[in-house]
Amino acid sequence: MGFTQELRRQADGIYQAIFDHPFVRGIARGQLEKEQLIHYVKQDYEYLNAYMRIYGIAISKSRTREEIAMFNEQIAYILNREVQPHQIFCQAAGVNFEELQGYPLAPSAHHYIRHMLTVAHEGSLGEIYAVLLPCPWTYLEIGQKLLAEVQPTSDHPFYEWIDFYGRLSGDVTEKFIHALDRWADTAREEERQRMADHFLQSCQLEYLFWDMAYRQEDWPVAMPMISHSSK
Ligand SMILES: Cc1ncc(C[n+]2csc(CCO)c2C)c(N)n1
Repeated sequence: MGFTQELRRQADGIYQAIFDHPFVRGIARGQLEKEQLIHYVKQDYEYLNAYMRIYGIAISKSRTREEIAMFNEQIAYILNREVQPHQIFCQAAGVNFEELQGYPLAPSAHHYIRHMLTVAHEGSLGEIYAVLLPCPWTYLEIGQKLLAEVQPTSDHPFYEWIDFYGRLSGDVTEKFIHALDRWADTAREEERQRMADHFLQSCQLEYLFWDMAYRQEDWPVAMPMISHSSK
């Protein structure tokens, strides 16, 4: 069994919990509270900013032009295309996307972003692939599952969201899987173990991110509205 296939097997319980999470079930049913959608978009806007910064760190650790070009394309993809799923949630919630930008991070989003940033700063390029992969991989499988199960038509409020992830995120997932498997081929055992740990931790944090949005998680003591830099 290949390295990433073995990771997918180990993470299966977490993947299943994500598929069964009430936020994901809410996407399937087309029923989520306005506040839940808004919380998700506020936090995910910041998450995607962090994700692009990690691509920047990955570029600094790249050894080939092909790799630099691939990360560069992914940054452009997030800037130009990945805004569409946010706009779909905003439309369903009846709010303006621009109003949801620049909010402070809730605890679980903070944790996930710091996890990725720590690995990006301290780890190898292989470790960066491992920490990033659950993001496109879980969304691809959510999208594929919902496409098959719901067979949404254009009157479903999240039709385009399901279609976007079910069809479009396959490309980046495949590239990361391939790159991580190649990296694992020549990595020593300690690095393979670190890559597995980062991957599984990111899967757990994917679950927590859905849960954070569903529960509208915030800090136990209200955060004073500090100005935020990433807008
Ligand atoms: C918490 C969270 N996890 C995954 C995604 C989906 N996603 C974000 S970036 C990317 C790949 C782009 O190269 C994908 C598939 C999300 N939006 N938010």
